[in-house]
Amino acid sequence: MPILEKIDHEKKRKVKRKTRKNPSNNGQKIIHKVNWKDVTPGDALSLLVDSGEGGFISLEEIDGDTCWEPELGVADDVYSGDMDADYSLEKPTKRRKVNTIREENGPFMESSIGISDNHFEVKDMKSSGKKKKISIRRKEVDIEQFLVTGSGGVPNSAEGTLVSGDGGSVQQVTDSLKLQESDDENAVDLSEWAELRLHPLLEKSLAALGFTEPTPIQRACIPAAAHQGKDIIGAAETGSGKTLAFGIPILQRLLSEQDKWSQATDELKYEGNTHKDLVVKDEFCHLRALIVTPTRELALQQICDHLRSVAKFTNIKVVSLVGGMSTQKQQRLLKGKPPIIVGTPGRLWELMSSGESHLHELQYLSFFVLDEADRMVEKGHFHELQSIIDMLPQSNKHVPELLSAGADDTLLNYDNMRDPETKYSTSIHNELRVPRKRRQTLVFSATLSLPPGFKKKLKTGVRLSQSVSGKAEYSVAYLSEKAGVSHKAAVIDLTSTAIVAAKLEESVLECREEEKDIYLYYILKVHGRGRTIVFCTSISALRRVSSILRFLQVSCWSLHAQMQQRQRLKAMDRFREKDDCVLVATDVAARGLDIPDIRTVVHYQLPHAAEMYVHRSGRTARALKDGCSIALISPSDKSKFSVLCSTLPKMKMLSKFPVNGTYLPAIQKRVALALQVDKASRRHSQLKAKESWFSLHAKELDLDFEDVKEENERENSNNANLKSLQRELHELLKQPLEPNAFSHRYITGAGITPLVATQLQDYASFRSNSHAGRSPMRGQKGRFVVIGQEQIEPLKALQNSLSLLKRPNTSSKIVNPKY
Ligand SMILES: Nc1ncnc2c1ncn2[C@@H]1O[C@H](COP(=O)(O)OP(=O)(O)OP(=O)(O)O)[C@@H](O)[C@H]1O
Repeated sequence: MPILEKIDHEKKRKVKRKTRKNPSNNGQKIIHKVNWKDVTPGDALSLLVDSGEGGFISLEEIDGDTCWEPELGVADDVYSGDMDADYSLEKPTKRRKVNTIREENGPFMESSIGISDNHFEVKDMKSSGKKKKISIRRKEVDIEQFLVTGSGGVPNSAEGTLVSGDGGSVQQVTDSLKLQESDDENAVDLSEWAELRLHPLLEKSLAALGFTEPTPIQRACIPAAAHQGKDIIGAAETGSGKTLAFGIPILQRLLSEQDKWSQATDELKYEGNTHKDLVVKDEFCHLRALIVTPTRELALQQICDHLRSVAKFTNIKVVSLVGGMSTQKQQRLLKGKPPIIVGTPGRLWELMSSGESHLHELQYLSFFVLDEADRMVEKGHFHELQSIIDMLPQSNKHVPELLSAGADDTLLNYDNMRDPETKYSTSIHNELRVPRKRRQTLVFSATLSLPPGFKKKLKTGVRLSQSVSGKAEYSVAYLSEKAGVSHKAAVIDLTSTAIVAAKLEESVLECREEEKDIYLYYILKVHGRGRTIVFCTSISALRRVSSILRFLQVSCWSLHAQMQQRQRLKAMDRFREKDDCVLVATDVAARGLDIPDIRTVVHYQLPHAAEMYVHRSGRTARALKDGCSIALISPSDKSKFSVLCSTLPKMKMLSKFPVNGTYLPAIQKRVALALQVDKASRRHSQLKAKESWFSLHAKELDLDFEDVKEENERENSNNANLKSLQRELHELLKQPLEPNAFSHRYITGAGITPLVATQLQDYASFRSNSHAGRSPMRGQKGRFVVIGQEQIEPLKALQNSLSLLKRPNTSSKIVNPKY
């Protein structure tokens, strides 16, 4: 928290004047938002330097020049900037100038394009060598092509070259060149992907996404699924990249088939070439991959978006079919015959059973994917999923040995298919010598347990016994069997005993039930940096929590199953847009929700099942990043907690989230007031509803005028009470959140950053020098500046407290033995 001291008003004015000179300098924003206090720091301060005990900031003099303001967002009374990125006292490095070509130069300013571009490149070549040379050549080619197209070609993103077009302007070309410059600057080394032998268009999109290497599950699944044609039963921790572990093999297979078809038809050289068109159309206008996933958010925002971003340089369309969205629109999309469909079982089955022809051409299906398979057997999904599976052509399930070999050249026996069109297609296949592979089934989950002898059972066709298939832990095995997974399937289980991501720090915070709001606000206000998801089990709790947070001016959004799909998507989009924002959600958001940089997950209410705890926590620490989860545990959570402990023994050993008690009185005051406002506001809504009912029906029902008047008076007094409470809360929130025992001697206990440590060191040495009569600052314009202690995010607070505990002579326990 910012603790700022001793600044006289004249100096403050100086700062104001200086900062005003530089409009890009936002220092004044911070300086004037802060409540300055006169405190004289004591010499004891020097003891704190590097002690790791906490933060203490002193400010002696502010100088406009040294106080260059990093771009911090000031949220109310706390700093919300990113320390690592923004607290540097260096001025920002100037952005390199990129030569631009003004529109008025006209579309044929050849030399300006060449000169400006080359000039830029030559400069760059000196600094970064070979890679840049390659990029120069590429640019020169592009520019030449631009000149050839003449009329203002625009870059074709699919090919990475310029094609003619009539709407393109020089500005567009310039923009594209600028884009390339930035691409080149971040040239991505894809050598780690080389062994996976991916199609160049996929490599291109991986480079654009900045994915330098496959994740372990991708490394294991892609060769087996994409090159050996195997079925996969795959499991890996949350956020480990499972979507692309099945997405890349699908795209790879479709792209390489497209290439083979193209090559084969070219070789045949039919006269008039109509045959080629027919075949290619026939082959690529069918449903080739059907991906089924349990939730709408997963289908829309994780899988569909993800596949589209990897397929962006190809012509392969990906369409999502989920409930809550317009059926008519989805039917229109199906008319475009997308080869890849991602859907939830309910809407998929609704469209299938309504006779959508594209969804009936399942004989062309090359991939059937079940994502988050363990959840599919839950109530509400299974019936439809079963019906979808029943629609799949049977031929795949008992393919003769030869055909199920899974090798690249495996041909599917089409004779047992009734569709004459398919036979026609098969004959073309033979004619063109393009082998058609069997359908592959890919089943993915974050958790996996297979019953003993499962693979043997698949081979012999012996069904899982009812006692086994009914068990929740064997749901993936059960579904795999139902979906017709081959006995040659590769079972890739990368789940560790921890199941959650390695870089996830889990913790618990014990409190009473009625204190949960206080601790939640503590986490969000004292630490909360970056995106946070707060999980509630019930919608009523979610509503209460979000309402209180809003009254406390915490930027937050809600997500639960009773919201309309449109609202759900809007909430997610808003949540994504802001770096420092809270999503209060029920378990609809627990699975598969992939929002970048969620820093913290708070379990406000514990989930009923361990699996859900794992998925909730897995919303952070994704894609090899780190993150923190905090479970608020009250005595009433005892039974749920013991369920979690029985499945996840590590729960008993989780670290305690550190709480700095000095903030609690101030936090408590705010939360108590917010609760009162919330209560009064609910009452207000109730009275309002009642009042309008009264005034509507008073005459009709012959109600006493006095009753109506009384009701109005009650409403008015409640309204006045609500307004006064709101004012009071508003005033309170304007104050900085200070620790109870705030004085120059106190430390926050939340840890200090390297910058603050250095500044404290400077300060200590300054003081000791000036005591010795040698002021090092004499004659200097500004001495030194400390803005305040950074708000540190929960993960760092937790890590700091753990590192303190690791020190010798520390007696605090990490374990959580209470429950
Ligand atoms: N090779 C890669 N390199 C870097 N990031 C990647 C890579 N592959 C995927 N990602 C990113 O990792 C994040 C998590 O991926 P994904 O959603 O596929 O995980 P998941 O295992 O399906 O998670 P969950 O089980 O929670 O659904 C995504 O944001 C994705 O963009």
